[in-house]
Parts: sequence; structure tokens; C-alpha cells
Amino acid sequence: MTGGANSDNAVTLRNLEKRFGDFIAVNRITLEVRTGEIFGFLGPNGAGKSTTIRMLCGILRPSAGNGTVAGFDILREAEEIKKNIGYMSQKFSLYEDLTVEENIDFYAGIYKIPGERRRRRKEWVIEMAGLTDHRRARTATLSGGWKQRLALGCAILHEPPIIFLDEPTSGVDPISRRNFWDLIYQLAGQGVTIFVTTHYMDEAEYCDRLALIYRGELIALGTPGELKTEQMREEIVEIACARPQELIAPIEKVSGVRHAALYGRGLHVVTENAAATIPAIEALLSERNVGVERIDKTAPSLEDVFVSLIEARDRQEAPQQEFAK
Ligand SMILES: Nc1ncnc2c1ncn2[C@@H]1O[C@H](COP(=O)(O)OP(=O)(O)OP(=O)(O)O)[C@@H](O)[C@H]1O
Repeated sequence: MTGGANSDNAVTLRNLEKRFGDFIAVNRITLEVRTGEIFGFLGPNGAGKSTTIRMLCGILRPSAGNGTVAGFDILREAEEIKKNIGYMSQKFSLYEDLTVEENIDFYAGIYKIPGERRRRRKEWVIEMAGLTDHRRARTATLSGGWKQRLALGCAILHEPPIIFLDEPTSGVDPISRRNFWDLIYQLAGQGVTIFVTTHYMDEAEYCDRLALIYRGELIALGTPGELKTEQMREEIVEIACARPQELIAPIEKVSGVRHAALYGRGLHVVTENAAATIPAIEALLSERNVGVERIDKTAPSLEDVFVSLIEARDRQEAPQQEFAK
């Protein structure tokens, strides 16, 4: 296969698998990412997200299966893929001892960007990252948000059509995260495909489509809206009350209740049947003399959906096992 920017799919995976000895880190994942899409790749720690991204970027060889990135075969055309993607990990890959400009020059050299285009791209990165007044500052002295935008700029100096971001916002403050996502939207608006892993549910909501992986397997795929309406078999009861943390254990003993978790100032209870659960919880709370400000059936959040899908998978595989985040 030869590469091509005109393909409808920026990424395709067919039964992609990675084994480390006997351990299966990525288990036959099949999916497609469309050109220009912001695709979120989610899953608990150790689910296999980074391993998948490393195979897609041509850094790690799959044990089985195949795939393409920017139209290039991940098994046979890894070098072409590296030229056509940007990759940024949570570690940012910046040289702390170098200045902002020196870091940009270093990456421009790696990507072999020639003269005039190099100057133009360098100015673009400095402006995009808001570093005009700090271009000669040592990178070590920059705040986390600035480093993050500089790292993104360095990763996309060569204007790749596809960008892989592996937990790009971990460890930066909420305002910086928001600014970072504004940049992501701008890039996607220009037709760039974004493949991003994150642990933050608000960021998952910003994605066009999401894949959830767990223990190396793909367990859900769809838009945030589809996942909330189609993937969730249980219903959610939201409770606003005092001392919600003390109520988790007794509520989880109510018949039909699968799980209860703190949510804002109250609780989200995952149940087989909200209509039956609400009176049972009301009775329990009145027995304990806990005043309830509000108790209602509500739409699930993405976090509810993910917790529910992961717990369902755990029950299928090992009925006694508890989900450890
Ligand atoms: N080189 C390796 N050798 C052996 N096991 C590995 C190797 N790389 C990853 N693993 C294992 O594969 C599993 C998946 O790891 P991976 O880093 O892909 O998870 P992740 O979903 O990215 O997790 P996190 O959110 O913590 O980054 C983990 O159990 C990890 O310990």
C-alpha cells in the first residue's frame, strides 16, 4: 500500500496485538479513525493505550494483526509513518537545558525542515505557545502549561496530517488544559487528525469519538452521546444529601444496586432499575435520619458509562474480582 492524504481513514487497525512474553498487552484491536477526527483513546492504567500508540507510530512492532497510519503500513512503512505524524507524550521530550528557540531548532533539524519554512514554522510555534517574550528563556524555567504548548509545537513543526498525543495534559492546571484543547480544536479545524489518550472525562467529552480499552481489549466505541445512550444497560440515580461518603456501603447493599460513587456534592448510584431503587434508598436514608435534598433518575455521565462497562467486563471474567483503578 502507498500512503495518501486523501484517504477517508487516517488510521486503520485490524486485529492488532502485542504480547510481552505470555502477557497480552493489546488484544486484537480493530478500529478506524477518520481523517480530521478528534479520536479519544481511554482506559484505566495499564489498559494498553501507550502500547497501541507506540505500535501506530512505528516505534514498537506488533506481534500480530496489521494497520495503516496516513495510508502507510505499520509493519512495512514505519519510516514513512514517522515523517507523517506528530507524537507527544506526557513526558514532553524537551531539553530542559536548552532555550525555547534551541529546542525548536533541534526539532526542526530532526525533521529536516529547510531554511525559509523553518523560520516561518519557528515563529508560528513561538506565537502559538505564547512564548514571544520568553524565546530565549531556558526551558527548565517555564511553567507546565508553557512547556506543554512548546512540546506540542515541536511535535508538529513539520505540519503532519496526524498527531498522536499520549496523556498530553497530565500534570498541568485546568486553565492550561483548556487552552491546550483550544489548540487541538484549531488543528482539527484545519483537517488534522488527532489521536489522544486521556484520563480526564471532561476531555473525553471534547472528542468526536471515543474508544474504551480495558486489559488490552476494545470494549466500547462511539461518540460520547452514543456511549451514554446505547452502551449503558443500567440506570443512574443521583442523590444530593449530607455526608454522602458514609452512604456508599449501605446503598450498595440495596437490591438491584450495582455501584455507588461520590459525584459532586452527592452520589451517583448505578442500578438495574431506578424506579425500584429510589423508594428503597429513600427508606434506607430515612431509617438513618439522613435528610435528602434531591433524589432523581438522571442521564449517565461518561464516567458512569466507563465504570459500568469495566465492571460488567470484570463480572463476566471473574465474578469475585473487584475493579481496582
Ligand atoms: N516493554 C514491556 N514489557 C513488558 N510489559 C510491558 C511493556 N510495555 C508495557 N507493558 C505492560 O503492558 C500493559 C499495558 O501498558 P500500557 O503502557 O500500554 O498501558 P496504558 O494504558 O498506556 O497505561 P497508563 O495509563 O498507565 O499509561 C501494562 O500492564 C504494562 O505493564
